[in-house]
Amino acid sequence: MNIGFIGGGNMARALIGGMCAKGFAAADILVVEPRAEGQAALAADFGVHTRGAVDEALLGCDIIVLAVKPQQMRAAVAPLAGRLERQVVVSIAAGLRAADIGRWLGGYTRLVRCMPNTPALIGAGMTGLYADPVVSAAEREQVEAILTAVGRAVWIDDEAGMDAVTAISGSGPAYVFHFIEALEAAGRALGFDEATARTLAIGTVEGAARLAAQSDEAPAVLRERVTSKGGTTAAALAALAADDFAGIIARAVEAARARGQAMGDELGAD
Ligand SMILES: NC(=O)C1=CN([C@@H]2O[C@H](COP(=O)(O)OP(=O)(O)OC[C@H]3O[C@@H](n4cnc5c(N)ncnc54)[C@H](OP(=O)(O)O)[C@@H]3O)[C@@H](O)[C@H]2O)C=CC1
Ligand SMILES: O=C(O)[C@@H]1CCC=N1
Repeated sequence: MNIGFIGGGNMARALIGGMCAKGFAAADILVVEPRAEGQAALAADFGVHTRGAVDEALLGCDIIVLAVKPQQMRAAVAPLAGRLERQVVVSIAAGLRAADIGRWLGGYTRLVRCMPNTPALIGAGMTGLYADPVVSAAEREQVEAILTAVGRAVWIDDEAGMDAVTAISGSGPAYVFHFIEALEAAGRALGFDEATARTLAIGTVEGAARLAAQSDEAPAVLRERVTSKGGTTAAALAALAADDFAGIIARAVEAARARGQAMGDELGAD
């Protein structure tokens, strides 16, 4: 199975890095990336083939992953229009709907939308997938094999759900990094040096996430187990509740979902 990428930026690099670490052959991966420095870095870091533009080798790939920014997509897929026959095209772009990408491709429907996230780089990705109904079960399995090589994957039946996946797990690592930043800053404010504050913050988030992942119990139960009556955690959780922590997260996620939907509306209207 040859895999082509159009766009070799942050997310493509996370996927390719994760794939290579999991045994995908770099020689079977080809990346179209306009910038010479980007091409050189991809070749040096992963050993993949690179190109400056779409060519026959890219068209010869079994799976073509579209990994450009949503605003770049229409121009990026123009060289493919009318030249696809059997390839499965996988878009990782936020917001853009399969029907609009298919129209830009000259009426192509063998399309999968997927929303990965950057922890794919270390094999800990979380991906949502949606396939056009014409995509066969075998083709879905091929695409799923790429994403499960770099983490976990779930299929979404209703394409509108992809904007929700984007808001939860696509953008989600940024929320967690922001939480780590805030916890580190709080540690600094309490007098720790940067290295100590960062170690405490990252170690705590990593340990709690691993415990939540490995436990049969719900996160709420695990939270209660930390919270001694009248103790320190109860004081902290009361402060979070007073500032509507859960509501802040809900509003942030809804802002991301709405932005994905709006991007799909705006860019797809072209
Ligand atoms: N970053 C993330 O966490 C996630 C991103 N995504 C999605 O992944 C996509 C890419 O995002 P991200 O990797 O962050 O963006 P980047 O800007 O890092 O990567 C996009 C790359 O595509 C290149 N490019 C632009 N135009 C073309 C073209 N015509 N042909 C080939 N390559 C082109 C860009 O080059 P140049 O810089 O010169 O423009 C750039 O290197 C987006 O659609 C985003 O919604 C999905 C999940 C998570
Ligand atoms: O911020 C974005 O639009 C992309 C999609 C999900 C993560 N990054």
